Amino acid sequence: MPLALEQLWTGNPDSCHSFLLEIATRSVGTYPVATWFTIMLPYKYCWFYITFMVFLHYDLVFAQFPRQCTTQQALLSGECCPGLFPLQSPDPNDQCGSTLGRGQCAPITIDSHPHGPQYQLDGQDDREQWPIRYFNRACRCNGRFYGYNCGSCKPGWVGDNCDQQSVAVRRNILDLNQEERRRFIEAMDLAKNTIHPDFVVATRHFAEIIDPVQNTTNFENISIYDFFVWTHYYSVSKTFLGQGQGSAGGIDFSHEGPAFITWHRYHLIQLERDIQALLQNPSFALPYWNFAIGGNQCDICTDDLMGARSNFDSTLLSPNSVFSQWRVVCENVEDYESLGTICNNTRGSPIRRNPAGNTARPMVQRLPEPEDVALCLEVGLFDTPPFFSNSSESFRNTVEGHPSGQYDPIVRSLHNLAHLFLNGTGGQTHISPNDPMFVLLHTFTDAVFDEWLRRHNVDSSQYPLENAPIGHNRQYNMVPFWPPVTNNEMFVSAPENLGYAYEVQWPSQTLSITEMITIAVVSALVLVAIIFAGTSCIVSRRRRKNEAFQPLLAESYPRYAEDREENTQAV
Ligand SMILES: O=C(O)c1cc2cc(O)c(O)cc2[nH]1
Ligand SMILES: [Cu+2]
Repeated sequence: MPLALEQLWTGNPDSCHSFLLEIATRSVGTYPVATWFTIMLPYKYCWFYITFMVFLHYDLVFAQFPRQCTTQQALLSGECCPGLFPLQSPDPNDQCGSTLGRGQCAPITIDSHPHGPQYQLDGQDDREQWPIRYFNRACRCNGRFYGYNCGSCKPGWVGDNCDQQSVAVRRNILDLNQEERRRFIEAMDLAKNTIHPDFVVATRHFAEIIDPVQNTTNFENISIYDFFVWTHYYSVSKTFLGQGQGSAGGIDFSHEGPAFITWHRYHLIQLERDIQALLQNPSFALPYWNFAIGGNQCDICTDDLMGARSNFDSTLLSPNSVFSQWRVVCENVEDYESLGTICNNTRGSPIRRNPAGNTARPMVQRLPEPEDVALCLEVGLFDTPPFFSNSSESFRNTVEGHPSGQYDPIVRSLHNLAHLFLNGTGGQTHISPNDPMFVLLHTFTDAVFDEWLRRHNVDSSQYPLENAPIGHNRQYNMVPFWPPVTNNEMFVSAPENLGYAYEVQWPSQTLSITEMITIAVVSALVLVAIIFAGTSCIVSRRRRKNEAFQPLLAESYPRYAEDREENTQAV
């Protein structure tokens, strides 16, 4: 249990040392010696050391959590178990809807399997073993109840008792009529400009997260859509090594590994559910963009959809599109990586988009082809060692954007190629979701995964249990989602388990070699049988015909033979 930080603020000398003890045990491999040494110092030096340590590096970056869990009380206790009082429960002490039988506060389980060799800084990044560095107790909901306080329903279920099924249908955005297009764009713009009702984001490092002077905590409200952008940024951000030491890569909780599929799946579900709640419409569904159309034209970059190209600046959106008024968050990546600051709700530049405009890189001036999807759907294994961007014969690596077979670091296809084709905000990993095209690009990528699941009928054993890059193991709680949700929970068929389905026509399934051989053999056998049957039919008919004039009759009836002879001569 993370030590209660409250004791520090009460100035209790023992607590400062035990706090450092807590840090020492948590900071495996970071500052154990220095921390242990300082524990021996008189209390009055303790604060200096904590500040010094945090200033030095200790990456205690807070993430995003339910508003009720960002009070001093919650932060101090390590427990995030909000209740349903007063809206859904009459009991002010309710936790997780326990008074209504919806759930209970319980310890969080974390993945303990080894991760791959890509990340070598164990102990330095607080996203490790997510979310145990911040909270080790959260709501565990019963049955079909769901959410950070068990106040909502599992995806696919609605109603006060979560006993009514609801499946949202994700359609090709080009199939939406004008009114449906208008409503979708209006919903996205409303999400961009409505404060998230439940979640806030941290704006300071650990040492300053509680402002003792103002007696407040440093978290900020953020809009529903900007929260969607922020979670993607947080999952790809590098490990801050401390002032003057910059940041280290080799860590990405949502790309270049099996979690690419499951992480982005939950990312979309979270946005779709947030907009369903915003509109009070459980059947609202995110549409998709089939980007596997080849050529160099963005067929949905029109003003009645995702925005045409501006006539004034070919890298900006037309002023006729509402998306031209959107402003980007999380774009100060140099600051984040050098100063150790973190993205907040501050908005900056307009969306930049210049489809097929990257003349320096001809390969990304064309969209993926339909057969790229057809071939991708035929790859037999979900992922293959080393479960990274150089995995071959891996469905996940193929759909993510590295063609199956021999890895070539400069070749891009499918999802990655679609990002780079946008050639602007949508092609930079830390800010790409700022361009709403990101949503449609990823719903299509998710649709391909759902079709692959259906065709290959796999179970979770195909998802790697260990040795995937950090954050990508089967049982890992995906960073930074809350309530904790594992990759494994997203490795299921969407219509039956997650409350949405795709309306899509897939390229006809090309037959496998064995299937073709089988069909050829069977058809040859059928042909032989037909010929044989035909021949024997002809033969037997001839035989019957001949038998009708056989000597047998003549023998038994000699008169008959004479008549026949006479008749023949007469003709
Ligand atoms: O260069 C790539 O392959 C590339 C860029 C990019 C941006 C993005 O937001 C992604 O999610 C993936 C990606 N890949
Ligand atoms: Cu992406």
